[in-house]
Amino acid sequence: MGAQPLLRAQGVSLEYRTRAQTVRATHDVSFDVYQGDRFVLLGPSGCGKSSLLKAAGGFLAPSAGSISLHGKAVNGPGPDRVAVFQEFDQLPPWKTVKQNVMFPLLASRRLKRHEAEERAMHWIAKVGLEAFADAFPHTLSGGMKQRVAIARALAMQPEVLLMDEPFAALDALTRRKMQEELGLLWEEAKFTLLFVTHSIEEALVVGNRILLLSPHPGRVRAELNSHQFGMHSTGSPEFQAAANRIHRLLFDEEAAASGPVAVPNTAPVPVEAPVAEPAFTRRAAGAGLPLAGYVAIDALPPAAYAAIDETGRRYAV
Ligand SMILES: Nc1ncnc2c1ncn2[C@@H]1O[C@H](COP(=O)(O)OP(=O)(O)OP(=O)(O)O)[C@@H](O)[C@H]1O
Repeated sequence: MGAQPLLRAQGVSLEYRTRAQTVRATHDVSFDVYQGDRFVLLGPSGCGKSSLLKAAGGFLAPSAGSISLHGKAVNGPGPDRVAVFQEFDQLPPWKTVKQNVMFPLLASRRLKRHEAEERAMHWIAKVGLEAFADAFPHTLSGGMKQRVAIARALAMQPEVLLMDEPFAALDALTRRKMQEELGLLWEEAKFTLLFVTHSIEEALVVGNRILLLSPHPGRVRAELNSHQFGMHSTGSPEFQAAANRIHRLLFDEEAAASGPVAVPNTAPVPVEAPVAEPAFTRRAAGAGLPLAGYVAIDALPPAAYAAIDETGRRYAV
């Protein structure tokens, strides 16, 4: 018998309802994330990648379909799903690096203070910031702040680490370095990652499996294995060929018109292999649910320190 998926999205449609209109973000999206996967959601701006991540985090309820973790429906946020965002302001500025990393461990009552401190220092060292444990976020570079956010997330030992374009606001060199470091951390800790990007190259470098989404509203275009690629392969002809193929699948009108295509989830399939039979069926859209006006940013118990409203504006609480 094959392994059971850790996180499963089945026919997920997501909508935002305002008084004036209903915006459909995704339509009938299905995917399975297995333990230890580095699963990437890739697609053009506005195709609903962040919305899918929010739904996996339990911050946005599907209007149709379902998301489950270990076979149980995701009904809200929880410390088993921790998120890292693109924005550098995700760290409370009044807390030091160490206090930032300790905070969710204490807030979720997972560990006693001295255990939390030990755990925090372990992950701070893993991301190379030992010397900055007592520094405040405003004294750190963008890359360093993202490292703190990653240490804070991994210290929670989540079932799934959710990352929403975590390196998109960094300069190109730092971005590459961070992609490499994330790969090294994964080699060590083998966490399960759900990663959002609109960069084809980043998807190939970071992911072992990639779900391609069509433009707004996002539908599944294809699913590809990309485990054979990494930092080492970025200049290779195979990497370039895979990137070109993904580009065609995402943006070629003719390919898009032929409907969703997929390869089986479990068997490793070379990126250049022919695509197997369609595995995603369209379903009639269900009734929409209103967007919660106010959602916690972090996968922590309610009243965590940051929140976001429908317009994407963030608040400290
Ligand atoms: N809070 C919201 N209220 C209303 N519509 C929203 C809201 N958030 C997102 N949308 C809409 O849902 C669609 C999907 O947005 P989403 O941010 O999930 O896409 P994305 O693929 O992550 O885009 P990007 O790569 O630009 O971040 C877009 O049309 C967007 O305008």
